[in-house]
Amino acid sequence: MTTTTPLRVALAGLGTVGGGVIRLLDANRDLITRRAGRPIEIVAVSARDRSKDRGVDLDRFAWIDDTRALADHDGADVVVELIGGSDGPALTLARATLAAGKGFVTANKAMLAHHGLELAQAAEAARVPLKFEAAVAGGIPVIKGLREGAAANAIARVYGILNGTCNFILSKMEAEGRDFAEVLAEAQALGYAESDPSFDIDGVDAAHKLSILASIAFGTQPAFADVSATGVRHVIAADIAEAAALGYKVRLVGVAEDGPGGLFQRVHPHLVPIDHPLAHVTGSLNAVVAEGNFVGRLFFQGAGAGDGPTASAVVADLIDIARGEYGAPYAMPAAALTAPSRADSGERRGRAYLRFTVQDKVGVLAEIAAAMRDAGVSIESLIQRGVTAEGSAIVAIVTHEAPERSVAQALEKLRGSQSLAGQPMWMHILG
Ligand SMILES: NC(=O)c1ccc[n+]([C@@H]2O[C@H](COP(=O)([O-])OP(=O)(O)OC[C@H]3O[C@@H](n4cnc5c(N)ncnc54)[C@H](O)[C@@H]3O)[C@@H](O)[C@H]2O)c1
Ligand SMILES: N[C@@H](CCO)C(=O)O
Ligand code: NA
Repeated sequence: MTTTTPLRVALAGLGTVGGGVIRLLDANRDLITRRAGRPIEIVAVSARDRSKDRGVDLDRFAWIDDTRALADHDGADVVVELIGGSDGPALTLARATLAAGKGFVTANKAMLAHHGLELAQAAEAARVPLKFEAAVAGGIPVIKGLREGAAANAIARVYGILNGTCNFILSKMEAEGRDFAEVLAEAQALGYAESDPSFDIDGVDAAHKLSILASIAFGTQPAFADVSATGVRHVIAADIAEAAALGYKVRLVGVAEDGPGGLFQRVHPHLVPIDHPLAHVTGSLNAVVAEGNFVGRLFFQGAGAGDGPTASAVVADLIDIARGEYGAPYAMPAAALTAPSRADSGERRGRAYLRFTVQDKVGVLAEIAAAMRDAGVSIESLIQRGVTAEGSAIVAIVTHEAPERSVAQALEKLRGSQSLAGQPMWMHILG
């Protein structure tokens, strides 16, 4: 049944995502009213610069200069925060909104990674919704999928491609042999990148998202500080070419596992076998794989960034709230989430890709092979290629399965070697 009492929304942040939310609510107004059972109406907005042309008519909304005041805006039932930043005005607004007994919707994974537990406790205490579908993997309904759809399962592992900017960069480098910096500028122009793009390229944004996913998948308190994160800054065109020659694609993958040794969370560039579904995720797409003990392998894929897909997730949360369909923000009440212990990655076994830029001189390969042998790491395949004008060459190695501690020992032994030019690259092979 459709009622005429609207869900009244105050919107903070009118950038890529905020603009997308206004456009989506305009374009799909009737459909959303029928689905939600009542209209969803923006009543007030706030952003840094009132005069900026955003291509949408803002005159129909109340303009509030002080973003914090949206929390107490009499006309609003729910606040949507699309400003960004883990602390500062976004966190002030979140705390004030929940304290005022209003629902809160956000796309802000940085804030949730740092303060998600506190905010969930505040929302539960006030019995109001806190929803964040847009914060993880943009438009993909992966929070809903894990929190609701897979709620009956024990999940042992969740992993995926969680940053659209990095995936866009890697797949452009792969398809077009383009330069890193040039492709990053394109991703920024398309609205995919964070305001500080080092969060994207250094793996921090994916780590924020992974910590949220792990919490939902495993019923553990968010533990962002325990995510080890490396980004794509040091991936070079030769890595992508050698990976292809060996039958792999390079992808930035976040992996979380809940095992007897504790909670393991890592974001790192991986070699993904060409026949794995993640190898076919290109551009700004994201994908998440979750392994449930009854459902089996779930694979979610879709647009991970951009105005339309992210707005789709924000408005889906608003529709749930308008319908009165929401529960604890995570997959269980905040008080039931357990405090995880951090697993030791040195104990993990896996295959590794190692790339060395070497001086092309007698004995280099023997030195690398000896370091591997002494650490007990056996070589599966090795390619040496391309002597440059400076006389250096690329040596790319794939190892047999070995403990990560042993691979680290081999690299430690080679540290400072006169035969190597620059730092070796270590990528894990997704198994
Ligand atoms: N862009 C994407 O594809 C995407 C996808 C998923 C999640 N997100 C998240 O959504 C949020 C917004 O991202 P975006 O890409 O739309 O950012 P953006 O930079 O395009 O927009 C940010 C908006 O916040 C406003 N703002 C900044 N500081 C403010 C302040 N102190 N007070 C009031 N307003 C302020 C700006 O004026 C602007 O309107 C971030 O948390 C981001 O991580 C973005
Ligand atoms: N900067 C993020 C936006 C989506 O969260 C990305 O590139 O994935
Ligand atoms: Na999502």
